[in-house]
Amino acid sequence: MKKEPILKVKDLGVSFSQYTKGLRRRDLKVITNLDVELYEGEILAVVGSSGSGKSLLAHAILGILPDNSTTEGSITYKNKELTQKDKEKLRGDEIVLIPQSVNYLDPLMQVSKQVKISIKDKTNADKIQRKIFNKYGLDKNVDKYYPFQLSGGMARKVLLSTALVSDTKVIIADEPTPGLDEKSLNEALQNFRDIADNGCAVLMITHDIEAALKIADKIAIFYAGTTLEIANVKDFENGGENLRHPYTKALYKALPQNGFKPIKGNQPLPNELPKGCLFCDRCEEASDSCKMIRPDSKEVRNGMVRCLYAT
Ligand SMILES: Nc1ncnc2c1ncn2[C@@H]1O[C@H](COP(=O)(O)OP(=O)(O)OP(=O)(O)O)[C@@H](O)[C@H]1O
Ligand code: NI
Repeated sequence: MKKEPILKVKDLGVSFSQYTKGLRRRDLKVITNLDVELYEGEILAVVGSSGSGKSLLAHAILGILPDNSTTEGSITYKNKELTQKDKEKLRGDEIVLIPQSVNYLDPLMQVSKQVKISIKDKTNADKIQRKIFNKYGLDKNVDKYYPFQLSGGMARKVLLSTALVSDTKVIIADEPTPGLDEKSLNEALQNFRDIADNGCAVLMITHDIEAALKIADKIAIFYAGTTLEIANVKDFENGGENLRHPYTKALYKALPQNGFKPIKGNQPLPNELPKGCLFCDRCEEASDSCKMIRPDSKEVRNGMVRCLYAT
């Protein structure tokens, strides 16, 4: 029997209504037909360049998009389509966000307290909080610090600690590792792996494909607000010959160990999307059809891809 996803995002669309000149309003669609699935015990890494829609996906799942946005599609958790109310109930409890910005810390609360709020086992909360701080090299003095007293790296570690001590079903980590030294980075990655191995589903958003390849099970490749491919980590072995989309293959070749070959051109802006495939103007294999037809997602070799020619 096929395993059921714990969380499923299907055909997600996100638009913002904006005022342009004077009082004229326009809708800017920034996410289109975006699909991802999370499974218990698995880490899905979401990679994609700046502006590809990674954070908005996280915010849509948690129900924290701004008021001037509208969404389409569905987000299903444990086989139930979530309403805004459901999302608010699950947030911070069964679904936890590690935000991209450290400004999400409460400026008026000592950091050890902020971590302890997330610990269900209240009798051992002090011990558990100290243990995780120790792991990240935050000494006892730090317990009493307020967020303004932390360096960027320390604030990251506090945010990570908050999520990692919680007894949650789904962790959504939005760029959890920038600014961390090598040792803390590896600790953090290992923690995500341990948490997943204990049955939690983890969605890890990152610019760092190499970090993703170290610990993830699957990689979702975002581009201009949609998912171009969902690959298994092992598809990145053997010269990447099992990868399905020309963009993923190009990303693979851009990795340092594979020759650093850059991809020419830029990701299109939301208001300048091509009619056909979103990657067509940078794709070396694009045909006339690619310029006309936006490819639907299809299942190929146990993964997902949007390309007319993927086999
Ligand atoms: N409140 C908003 N109003 C209008 N457009 C927005 C808003 N928030 C995000 N966008 C646009 O939506 C797109 C996706 O943004 P998002 O923050 O999800 O990107 P990202 O992949 O997380 O990028 P980064 O790697 O820089 O964090 C971008 O083009 C961004 O400019
Ligand atoms: Ni982001």
